[in-house]
Amino acid sequence: MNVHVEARDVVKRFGPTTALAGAKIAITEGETHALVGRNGAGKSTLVSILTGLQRPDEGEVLFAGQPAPALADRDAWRRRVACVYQKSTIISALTVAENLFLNRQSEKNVINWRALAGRARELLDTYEVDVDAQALAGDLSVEQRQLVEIARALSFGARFIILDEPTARLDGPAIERLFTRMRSLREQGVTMMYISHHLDEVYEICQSVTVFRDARHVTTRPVADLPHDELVAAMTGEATAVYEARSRTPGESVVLSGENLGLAGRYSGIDISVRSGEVVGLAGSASSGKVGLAETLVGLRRADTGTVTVNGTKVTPGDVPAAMKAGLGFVPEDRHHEGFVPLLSVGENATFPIARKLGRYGLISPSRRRATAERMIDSLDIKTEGPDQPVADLSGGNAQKVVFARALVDDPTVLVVINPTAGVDVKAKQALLGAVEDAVERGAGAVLVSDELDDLRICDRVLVMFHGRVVKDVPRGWTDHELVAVMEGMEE
Ligand SMILES: Nc1ncnc2c1ncn2[C@@H]1O[C@H](COP(=O)(O)OP(=O)(O)OP(=O)(O)O)[C@@H](O)[C@H]1O
Repeated sequence: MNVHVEARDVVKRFGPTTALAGAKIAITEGETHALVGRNGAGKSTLVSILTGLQRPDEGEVLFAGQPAPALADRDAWRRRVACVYQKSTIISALTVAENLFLNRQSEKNVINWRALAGRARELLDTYEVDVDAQALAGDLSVEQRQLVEIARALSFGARFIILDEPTARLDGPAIERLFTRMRSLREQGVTMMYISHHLDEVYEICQSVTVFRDARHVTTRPVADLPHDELVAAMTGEATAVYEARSRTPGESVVLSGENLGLAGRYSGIDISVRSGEVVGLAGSASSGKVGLAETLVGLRRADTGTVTVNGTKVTPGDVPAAMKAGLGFVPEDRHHEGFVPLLSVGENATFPIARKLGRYGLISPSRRRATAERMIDSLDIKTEGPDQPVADLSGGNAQKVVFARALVDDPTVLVVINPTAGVDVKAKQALLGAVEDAVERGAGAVLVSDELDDLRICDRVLVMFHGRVVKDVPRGWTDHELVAVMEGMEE
């Protein structure tokens, strides 16, 4: 069988960090090939090299046995490869049609908008994408944006598509639809590289898998020949046991409550109360309102009705600092906007909430700040050169751990975490879930919003939301099937 895409002996350095140290991958024509590895293993760096965004320091990239085009020849790259990133590259302020033909309008100098809309509709029809060509891209769902990106890639003639954590922001039914589409692309001969921290997805959709560890290639195998525990061992370099959720008895005092909360178009009539020593899960599909509710509890959104009480203090609606002052720590869904300041260091980001506590008169002692940051780096296993490195230089999963560190650093009495394990590797996931359980054992109360059933297993009870209402309060001991049925509105 022909090798469609190959990277050989690739070395890529960023200052003192070696992101790829002689790494390689060979992807057979027409297969869906997974690339997996721990956070910081070098996956995104390889993607940037395979898409011509960065030049390797050493090594080469080949498409169908031919050397890759020059970096400046963007059109040649677009004809060979496209990448659907977790964070969309679609421009929100433009229409779908404009996004599809961005950079191509110059074909005849003058832009004929009517013709462009017609061609966009044709293109969307060809690739069976049910989206209005005239719609503003900003109004599309995450799923629709991905479909537009895939159609755009194929329309350039690319027969190789990289999907970089495409399911990170999709709910269960949307993931199934994406997989159906991937299967049909494969039947049409499209070659795909699939990056995910969800190993069950790798087994479901891929034929082969390549594992990177510490910037190097470890193994490439057909997925059918590689048992799950061996795959995890290849990624981590050691045998890793499955995470066991701990049992505990929640206390009596209520540390977080929301009464009669309502927000037009998102949720209504919500009463929620979380006790000290208790983890309450929030589950539901993308339209359930669970994220909006959690964002209201932390003050990122202002509800139309109702009140939020943190640790006995009725907090001003929509006021994050007030909620934090009352003892709240949180991990937001959109870590890029609300989670960290990219140009500040790991240490500054991680210790931000305690800045006011670390020194007298609001002055921060650099050595204490550093020591706290180093402790966080160590306990959450953050791969970084040290507390002074800007978060912008970290891999996606390691940046997520910094956001998590910030939520925990102040010993909060209330923790609200939204999809805290999104983008983190299988071993780091365990460290993060363990950190939530540790905080709860110290007496905190936690709200855990997650699309991951495995995360929700640490909850003492799970509130399932459907169309903006809590439809069921499910105690520990549920099966996947039971919880999914309630989430999809099939059972109350
Ligand atoms: N622009 C950069 N400057 C400095 N270091 C960088 C830069 N880009 C990546 N790195 C470093 O290179 C290493 C590999 O990062 P990369 O993003 O490729 O990892 P990854 O496998 O994609 O991780 P994740 O699963 O967390 O997304 C990391 O140690 C990262 O900090």
